[in-house]
Amino acid sequence: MSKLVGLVGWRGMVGSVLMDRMQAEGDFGLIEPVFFSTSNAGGKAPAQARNETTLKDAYDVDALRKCDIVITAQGGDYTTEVFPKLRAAGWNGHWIDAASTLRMKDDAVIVLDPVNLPVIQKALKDGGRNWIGGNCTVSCMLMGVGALYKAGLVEWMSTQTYQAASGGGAQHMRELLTQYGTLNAEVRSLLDDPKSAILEIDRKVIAKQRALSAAETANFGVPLGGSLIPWIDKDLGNGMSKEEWKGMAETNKILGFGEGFGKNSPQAVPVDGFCVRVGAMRCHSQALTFKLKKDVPVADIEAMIAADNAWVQVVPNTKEATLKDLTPVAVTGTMTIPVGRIRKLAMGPEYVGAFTIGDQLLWGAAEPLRRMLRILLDA
Ligand SMILES: NC(=O)C1=CN([C@@H]2O[C@H](COP(=O)(O)OP(=O)(O)OC[C@H]3O[C@@H](n4cnc5c(N)ncnc54)[C@H](OP(=O)(O)O)[C@@H]3O)[C@@H](O)[C@H]2O)C=CC1
Ligand SMILES: N[C@@H](CC(=O)OP(=O)(O)O)C(=O)O
Repeated sequence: MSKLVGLVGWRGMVGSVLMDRMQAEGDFGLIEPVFFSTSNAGGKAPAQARNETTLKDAYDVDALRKCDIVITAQGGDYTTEVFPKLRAAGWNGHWIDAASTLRMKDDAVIVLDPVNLPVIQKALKDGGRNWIGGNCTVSCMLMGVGALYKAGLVEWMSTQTYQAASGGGAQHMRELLTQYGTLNAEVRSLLDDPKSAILEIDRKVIAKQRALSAAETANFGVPLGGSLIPWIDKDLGNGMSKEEWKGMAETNKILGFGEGFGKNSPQAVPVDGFCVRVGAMRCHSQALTFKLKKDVPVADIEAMIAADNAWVQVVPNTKEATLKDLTPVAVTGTMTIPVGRIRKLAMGPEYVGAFTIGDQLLWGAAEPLRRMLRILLDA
């Protein structure tokens, strides 16, 4: 009999990408889906529904308890409110979640199976029930360069990120585009005149950016169109943003590195850097600096990365290939994780640079969840 799978958050931005991927991969044919809503219980379930065609109340613990598996992209507040009640009610099913709330709990695994299938399989054998998608930046990075970690080559890594508006949610994407539109409108007549002075255009743009209304910066807090924001997520009070903290914490947890994974596990790898919001739509990009434990030829590094999984693509370190394949515009909406600009750095033969990009709604959010569902269905 098909497993009863409750879907929560399916109509949000992450949820919609998840639904599309589940549809494309035929996942709905393998499950008995039950759709939940926090706002429209009793409404009509989407077309993928079979036997249960009305929406259930996503806060109804008794309805959720009937599910073998719950998969949620509803958000952290929902998880915080509902998950403890569901477990307290004795529910022993599998919880698959896009939100960060439970990620660092001891009984939760951060799922990214092309990178950490052994960690997932061990947890499954040990009775694991909580499967949480990783931070989008970390997941996309590990899909690209996980091979170097698996080979035990990384002494430390520094990341400089260029994160898209979508990481903040749908409203942030709209706000970015609104700002671009406002700025364009401000100087359109000057742009139409090829003889107009560029410094006049520049003066008008900066004046408009500084004068954007509170409504036009309600989500980001400051203009992002034509600017950038070198702070993402909470201020941890020690000079670090929470997004930067996740880089080291989640990378090592995904890989099963560090003392918490037993005496024989590899030591945690230091990961640190700066996370920056830029005016891209939904692809997170990252410039990476590695200190490797030894001098490895670039060709060997490229071969290792290329062989790691079916989605990674090594982009030759030429201007032509970089412009063609290593931009957010090239990657958006695809499952491909390009890794390019791979080269030795001036600091010495163990220092290697690389640049990688991932669609943060696909590998960064939805895809690891649906793949975890398939692992559970196959178990
Ligand atoms: N955005 C991102 O990049 C990432 C997000 N996440 C996690 O996923 C969670 C959900 O994120 P995201 O999908 O961006 O959030 P959304 O705001 O797009 O969706 C969340 C929920 O809002 C409700 N909602 C209210 N109005 C609308 C509307 N007009 N259209 C669609 N849904 C609406 C829906 O719940 P209902 O149907 O019950 O009313 C929906 O499930 C985040 O809180 C985070 O925990 C994880 C990784 C990346
Ligand atoms: N923090 C990410 C998006 C996100 O949802 O991350 P997390 O799942 O770690 O909260 C960004 O803003 O780009």
